[in-house]
Amino acid sequence: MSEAPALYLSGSASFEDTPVFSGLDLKVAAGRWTCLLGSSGVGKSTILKLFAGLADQVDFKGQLGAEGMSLDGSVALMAQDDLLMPWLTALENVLLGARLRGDKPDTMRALGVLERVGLSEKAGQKPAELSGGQRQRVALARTLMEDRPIVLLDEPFSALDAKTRAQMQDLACELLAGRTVLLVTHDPAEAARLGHQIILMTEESTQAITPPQSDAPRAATDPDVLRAQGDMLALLCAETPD
Ligand SMILES: Nc1ncnc2c1ncn2[C@@H]1O[C@H](COP(=O)(O)OP(=O)(O)OP(=O)(O)O)[C@@H](O)[C@H]1O
Repeated sequence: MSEAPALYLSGSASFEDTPVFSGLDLKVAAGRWTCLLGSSGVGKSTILKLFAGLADQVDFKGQLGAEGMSLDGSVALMAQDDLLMPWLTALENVLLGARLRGDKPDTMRALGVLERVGLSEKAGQKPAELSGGQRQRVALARTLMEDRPIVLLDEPFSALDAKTRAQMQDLACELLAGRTVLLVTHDPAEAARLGHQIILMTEESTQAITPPQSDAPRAATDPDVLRAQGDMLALLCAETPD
């Protein structure tokens, strides 16, 4: 894997004539986990799509890129919708990237990743035969299969039960160590466990939240994690009053 780069995005985006964000200035640290929080509709998924080159309908004015590296071929995106192919098995979905690129599929590695996400026994099942959380784990496995320096995760653990969520957070943290990860989440506890950099996005600006200083993934009961989680929740509630 090439060395993971810092990312930058500054400018404004709109859908046709409807503004999504303007005057945004976002910097994502190299080789670290950056967690992006903010109320619904503020433009978080749009930012990930812009970095992934999948925002054809977005009118973006500004600058975005990776320091010293082209974004082309450097990015793996796990979208909010799991985007699994319904006619393929879990294993075939995990191997989809290789298949689309015309590469030789590494079935043993894919089976290993499926085992790590706890789905060995579901490798031959189609998405319709899986629960929402299991589908999300297949999508995570597919993202982990792509050996990219930049990994964009859009609410990857949202459909998981609490125990599986903690396990998948730990696994992603281990397997994506050293990559530049931009994680969109609505969960302050998740950001406090995983983030080296935490950014709260509002319609007007971005605000950096001081993350706990210990190594990630952090224990959910760590007092610094609980403090950071509380600070974020207070800011998010202040941002979106009833
Ligand atoms: N294809 C589209 N066409 C028109 N408007 C869109 C389209 N996709 C998103 N939008 C609008 O752009 C804005 C930002 O959407 P985006 O999905 O980036 O927000 P978000 O912060 O990720 O929201 P959430 O937390 O609910 O996922 C929203 O107002 C949304 O309605």
